Amino acid sequence: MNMPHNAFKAALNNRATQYGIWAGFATGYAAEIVATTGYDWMLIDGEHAPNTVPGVLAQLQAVAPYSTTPVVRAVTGDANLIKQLLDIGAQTLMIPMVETAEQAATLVRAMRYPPHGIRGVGGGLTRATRWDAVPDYLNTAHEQLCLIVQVESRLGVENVEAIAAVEGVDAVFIGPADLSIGLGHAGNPGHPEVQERIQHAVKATLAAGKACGILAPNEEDARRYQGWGCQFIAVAIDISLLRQSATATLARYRTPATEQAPSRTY
Ligand SMILES: O=C(O)C(=O)C[C@H](O)[C@@H](O)CO
Repeated sequence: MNMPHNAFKAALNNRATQYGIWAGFATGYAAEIVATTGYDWMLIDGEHAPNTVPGVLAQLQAVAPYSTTPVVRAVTGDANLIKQLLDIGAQTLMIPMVETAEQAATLVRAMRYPPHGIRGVGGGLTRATRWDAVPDYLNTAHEQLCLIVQVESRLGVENVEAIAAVEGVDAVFIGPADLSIGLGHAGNPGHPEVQERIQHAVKATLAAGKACGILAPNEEDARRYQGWGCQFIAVAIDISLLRQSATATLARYRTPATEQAPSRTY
């Protein structure tokens, strides 16, 4: 069989905007529901959702029949975890809190086989190779693998030109929540200083010829970031959608006086 095509990576290269959704329920069943809704990509969050490697595998299998491309966020950039995630068939990885070009280059090496990197060979044991059904996986895997590094700290933004320029980094994803708290503006990604740093990171990433993405569940934010050049934007978080919808539904039956304000989206 052919190597599975990474439609997300191909779309980034085509410079078309990709709308994504954060998937935080950590089950294949919920991930499959999300995948039926038509987003271009979905983020299976191994950083802040209670995901294990077998749990991520179940979600990859659940969403495989759909056009929504899974992006897996690892909890760290540990090379052994990256190896496991690639072996279960994740093709696009997002790694949080990348702050230097050296860190980014180490991640690239973790994604590649020798002599270009340090990835170990799982061969016929792995879903990545479809248990050896994909011919020449070792020499061609890199063509369909996609590395997204998250820039979400003061230092990361200071180094973003160098990070984005690393060969093998396909895209930079800005984390507004971590960036804003790191800059001393907890819970306020709209603060002018945070916005200036975000715009700087977007410009630097695009200048390096790489794609830039961001999380923006608020529509006004999403459209502004799109205008700045972000090509992949997570415009929704499944957990927030459920909670907002459940809260609003109940509110229609309660007296207004007993209502609480809707929760923040992130
Ligand atoms: O800093 C950010 O913003 C992110 O990295 C995304 C958050 O981790 C996300 O989980 C908030 O809901």
